[in-house]
Amino acid sequence: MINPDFNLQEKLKVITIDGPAGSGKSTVAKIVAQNLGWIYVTTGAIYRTLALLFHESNIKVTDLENTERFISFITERYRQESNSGQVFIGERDITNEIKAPFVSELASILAQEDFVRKRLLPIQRKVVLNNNGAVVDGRDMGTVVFPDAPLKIFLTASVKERAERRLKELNQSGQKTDIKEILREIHERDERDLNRTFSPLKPALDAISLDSTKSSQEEIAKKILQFAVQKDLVISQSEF
Ligand SMILES: Nc1ncnc2c1ncn2[C@@H]1O[C@H](COP(=O)(O)OP(=O)(O)O)[C@@H](O)[C@H]1O
Ligand SMILES: Nc1ccn([C@H]2C[C@H](O)[C@@H](COP(=O)(O)OP(=O)(O)O)O2)c(=O)n1
Repeated sequence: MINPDFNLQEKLKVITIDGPAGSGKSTVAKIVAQNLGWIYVTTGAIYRTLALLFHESNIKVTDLENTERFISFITERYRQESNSGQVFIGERDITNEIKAPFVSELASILAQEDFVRKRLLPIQRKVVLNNNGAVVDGRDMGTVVFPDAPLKIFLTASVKERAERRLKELNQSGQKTDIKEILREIHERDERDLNRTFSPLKPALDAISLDSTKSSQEEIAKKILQFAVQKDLVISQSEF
């Protein structure tokens, strides 16, 4: 297992991990952050929280006048716990609710709006920059939110593999669905995330691409930690 001691150097301490749904971003980001003693932030949870607020208020996503109200609410009350990965809005734990497939879909629809993206940008930067080192995952971390990050990863996996991972995850949490439905959902979301006009999912020019289809989460995390050492972001005191 990876467990080096690290000395931190004076650099922007942000590692970005972008990629499509189910490529393993948040799992790997968590492992890397734990090894570095940094925080881990999954920015999709912020888009998902906005989607949940729209859904619960019965307001159509086309009614963007309400977006401002919801975003102010998120700015004041949103909280992500790095160690547990739990997400709160005020005192309410919404970690499981925001994982529902209909929330994923609504989040990716809202994420197409330039206004939404611009308003959520400072929230994402603030969460990270108030801390001493962060591993962040999302769709535009390396291209838009942290263009100066010293290490950027673009993580992919085949559609089949991503769908199978999601199916397993949903089955484990007791949600009934089938592989066809998940494949449809992943295709639709990929299509929206890749082809939207504003901040589409794409690797930053200086990103390193990794394919997790045939690699375990530990193997991918280990590679990222090795890149962090190569980039002088951290100093490894032992072998990986
Ligand atoms: N390399 C991997 N091999 C197998 N399963 C993985 C791997 N990485 C992540 N997973 C599993 O796949 C599912 C989706 O991973 P997740 O990190 O949530 O992806 P993302 O954040 O990119 O949507 C989770 O159940 C996770 O445990
Ligand atoms: N930085 C981000 C993060 C998420 N989004 C949008 C697009 C995604 O389809 C949804 C949900 O993202 P999330 O990372 O939680 O989704 P997955 O865990 O990869 O399935 O939010 C985004 O546009 N930009």
